[in-house]
Amino acid sequence: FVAVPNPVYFTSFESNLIRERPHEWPMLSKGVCAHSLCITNTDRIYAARLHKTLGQKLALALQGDYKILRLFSYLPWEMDGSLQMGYFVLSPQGPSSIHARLADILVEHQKEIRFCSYRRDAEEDVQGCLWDFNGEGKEQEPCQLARIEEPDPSPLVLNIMRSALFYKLEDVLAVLRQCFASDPQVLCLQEKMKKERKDIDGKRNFPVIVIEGLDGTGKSTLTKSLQDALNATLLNSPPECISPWRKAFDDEPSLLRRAYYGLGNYIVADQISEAAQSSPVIVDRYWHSTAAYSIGTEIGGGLHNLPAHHHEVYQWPKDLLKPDLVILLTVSDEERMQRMCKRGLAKTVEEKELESNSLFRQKVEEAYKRMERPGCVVVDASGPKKRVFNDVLSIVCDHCNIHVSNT
Ligand SMILES: Nc1ncnc2c1ncn2[C@@H]1O[C@H](COP(=O)(O)OP(=O)(O)OP(=O)(O)O)[C@@H](O)[C@H]1O
Ligand SMILES: Cc1cn([C@H]2C[C@H](O)[C@@H](COP(=O)(O)O)O2)c(=O)[nH]c1=O
Repeated sequence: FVAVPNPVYFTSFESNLIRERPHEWPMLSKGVCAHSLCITNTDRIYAARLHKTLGQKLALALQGDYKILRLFSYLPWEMDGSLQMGYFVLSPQGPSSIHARLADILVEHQKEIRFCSYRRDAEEDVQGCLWDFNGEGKEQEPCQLARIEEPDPSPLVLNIMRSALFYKLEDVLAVLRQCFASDPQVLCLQEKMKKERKDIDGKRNFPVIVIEGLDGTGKSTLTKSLQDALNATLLNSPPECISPWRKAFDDEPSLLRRAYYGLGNYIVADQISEAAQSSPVIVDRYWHSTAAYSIGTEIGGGLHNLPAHHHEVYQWPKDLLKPDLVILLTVSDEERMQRMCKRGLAKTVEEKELESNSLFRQKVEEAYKRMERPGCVVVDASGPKKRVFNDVLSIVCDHCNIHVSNT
């Protein structure tokens, strides 16, 4: 897979529209042809799983010079109901070998994948052809394609709101119910969540402080020191009780991984609610992590593609307990990498991505900074542990009106 480039939007167009010139199709430079595979099955969990499997199959079948990009297809007048996921494959050596390489995949999934080819015609304009797999694969009539501006709302943002981030416990549970209908442990947990949710706006005796940041910024180190200094309860997201499932969810498509982290936040919320009656509470990652990593993953290209400040993607879910203070730790990339190497634990999908993709890192950190109500107080955590601790403790004490001796 190629590092996610800036999105390109195109449509089939009517002949009376002004044609875009060929140089405005950067991915279809001379000699390159392209194909798209779009998943038409409307069951979003089935589609998400097929999308993941298809990606793995394409990566295996198309080793070498091929480039595999993420693709969304939609009807502009009904984007929400029509959004479909897929892949766009660039073949620098022309179309000849790709059909043979993809034959098995296309035959196996012919009822749930729409396959199209793209190439330049004699005038260098771009044409797209839908393929018909009734019997032997055949190209249908070509149509002219044109680049268009990014639509508003962008399908990438719509996809975040619909399938990558959950703004209600009910939505998390709906996904888990459908995926694990026969798993008694998951079902039991869901029932418990529905029945036993604490009052999220209930009065708390002590403050709740969340520590956020990219992997390796020093959250665990700091939260332990804060726990000691404040005589606080320390909680982690995802919580201990669902951590045995983490590996299994990590192997699932992002729709399910996000539902898992979403569930984790609601369980942690209940733990916070209880603990904050008798001590201050420090939380190592919470909603802001779930949201920032999800937004960073789903938005292609550079920082400028992130939804604008104050967009609804950055808002806190109405049914999730809010902390009193959120601290965001930031360190330079070099320092963070050094700390990660020193630590050397098993890595999640997101951690591997963070390591290899600098744009992803920047987008996740920027998304953290854009979160609202509550927003993050940014702390430069590149100094020695003692200094970071003192800086954060002083912010916590000021903000939460706590007095600690011996700092
Ligand atoms: N201020 C600091 N200066 C130098 N090293 C630090 C500092 N803070 C933490 N470290 C070291 O960096 C490594 C990563 O720290 P830590 O595990 O606390 O990060 P983290 O943010 O919790 O990571 P993750 O999110 O991946 O769990 C550890 O080896 C830790 O001892
Ligand atoms: C809680 C949470 C975590 N993640 C991802 C982000 C990190 O790369 C990994 C590791 O987390 P940990 O602090 O080492 O446990 O998990 C995420 O994407 N969404 C979340 O809500």
